[in-house]
Amino acid sequence: MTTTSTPALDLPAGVEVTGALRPGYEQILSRPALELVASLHRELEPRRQERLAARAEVVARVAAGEDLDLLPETEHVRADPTWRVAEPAPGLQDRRVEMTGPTDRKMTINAMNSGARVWLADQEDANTPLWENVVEGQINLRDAVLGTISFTSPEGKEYALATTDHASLPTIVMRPRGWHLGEKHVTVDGQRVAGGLVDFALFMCASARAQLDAGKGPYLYLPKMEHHLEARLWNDAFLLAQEALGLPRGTIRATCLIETFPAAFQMEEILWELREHSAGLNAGRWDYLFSVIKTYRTRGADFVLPDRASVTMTAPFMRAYTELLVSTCHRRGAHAIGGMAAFIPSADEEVNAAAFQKVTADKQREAEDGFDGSWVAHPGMVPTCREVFDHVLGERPHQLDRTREDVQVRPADLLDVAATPGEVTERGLRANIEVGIRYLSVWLTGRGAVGIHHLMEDAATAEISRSQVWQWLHQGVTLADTGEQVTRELIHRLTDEVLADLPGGASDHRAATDLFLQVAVADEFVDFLTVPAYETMP
Ligand SMILES: CC(=O)SCCNC(=O)CCNC(=O)[C@H](O)C(C)(C)COP(=O)(O)OP(=O)(O)OC[C@H]1O[C@@H](n2cnc3c(N)ncnc32)[C@H](O)[C@@H]1OP(=O)(O)O
Ligand SMILES: O=CC(=O)O
Ligand SMILES: [Mg+2]
Repeated sequence: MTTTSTPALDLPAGVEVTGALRPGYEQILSRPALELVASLHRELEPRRQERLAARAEVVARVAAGEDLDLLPETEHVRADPTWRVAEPAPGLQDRRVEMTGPTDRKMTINAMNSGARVWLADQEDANTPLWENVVEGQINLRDAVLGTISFTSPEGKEYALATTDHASLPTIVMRPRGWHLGEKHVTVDGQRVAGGLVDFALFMCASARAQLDAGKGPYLYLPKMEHHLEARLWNDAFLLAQEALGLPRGTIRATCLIETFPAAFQMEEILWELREHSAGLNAGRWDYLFSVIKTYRTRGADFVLPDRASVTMTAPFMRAYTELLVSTCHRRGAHAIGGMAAFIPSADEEVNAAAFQKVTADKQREAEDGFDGSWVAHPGMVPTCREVFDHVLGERPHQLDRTREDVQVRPADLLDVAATPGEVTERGLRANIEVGIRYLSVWLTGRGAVGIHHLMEDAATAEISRSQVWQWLHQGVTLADTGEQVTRELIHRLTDEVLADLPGGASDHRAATDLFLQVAVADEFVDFLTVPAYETMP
């Protein structure tokens, strides 16, 4: 019989780790990693708190009638045509297909074998930040880079890397948690540490050297930023980590998601702040929609979006956002990466054909607009995305030379939400309730992404669902198909009906339903669904 003992950690002064420890955790929660966590926290936490408070001020100004706009104080950054971001780093030149997904052991191996050029290894939208996911995700990334990763499923299926030749494996780009999330199992001087800084420090200490030895580097996707000074905070984290680990400046590279409404007005500034570490921008469409709703939630009918299913990338305000992103990136020598078409393959051939058609059309539009690559949520979608980008790029690794001088997007175009076609219907309300509850049920078990009705659902898409319900309720929207007004009573009635149709019924979804209703019908808007959800977890 083998015995396993709880490992001991070598803790620096002021650092506490309260999460359960399993064998192997001590290699990730190493002394240098925890020292880096402590330095990052002590150096950056006051500014993180300032930035979080500043987000609320923006929402308050919008509620008072002020619109988002370009910042006058950074006019000099936008007006200077001469600056460029760093040259693309090794492993990040050709990004025509990027797979995204959670970092559990099986999916890590599947992602590495998917044929994508890049794998976004996700600690954000596709992950529940359960302590085990946080630490074991980093073990899996390290083992993937070292080529030692393997897994046997409960059914006995064996998983291993198809090759250890890193040139033909996807480049790993880790997405840490956004600035809003804390990590309750790690404290420094008695304070909870930012979850993103924990993810970053653990990744840097466990995997950066191995990534460099593999001919690539420590690369990140940065989520959910709302201001260019949040990008400066990350840049300062990079400088500190590079210094601490003896890595040359510019070794770390980061692609920033432009996935909040305020950030769309600061694309140039975000590139500028990270310019020596930048690997471009990504159009994170789902969180973007969530942020549009969130930021303008009280501003009346002009900012009420129709049913989630009818808001597509061809809506004028979404076109403005993606066109601006490509032109901004290419003017500064940065990659522009497209977003997630949420369709995932299904066993139903008819559904499948429609899904592949929609994904193809979405990727075609992006490639023709000038994007250098795009995201897929499922290995089965990799060939579709690759074929579309192969057609446009051919042998070229990217299309940075397409500077899109024709694009003229004004702030008013980004704000033109009212021109979105579609209606708010009872079907849409019911769908939002179902997705919100079903997603949260899965999230609470430790899985941050799930397929529902042939669509990938993750934290970003669930945020849209619950914030639409909140906005429709608080704006007293009348449903186009039934003529009923959205009220708390109606939401409760539809919730009961939805639960009655779900396998397991209300009793299997009680915690998720409570959470969903807490964020969907509360008087005050809760900034992030995952914050109260995280507090319910061990
Ligand atoms: C808004 C945004 O931020 S988008 C980015 C964040 N969201 C994501 O990354 C979601 C990524 N996608 C996923 O997690 C998954 O595709 C899901 C949860 C939606 C569906 O997963 P499943 O229910 O396992 O789908 P399905 O049964 O079709 O999977 C078939 C196989 O592909 C694998 N697979 C599916 N998606 C992925 C993925 N993204 N990464 C790695 N492997 C995957 C499954 O593990 C499964 O492997 P197996 O045959 O060895 O068991
Ligand atoms: O992270 C991506 C998004 O669409 O949200
Ligand atoms: Mg997102």
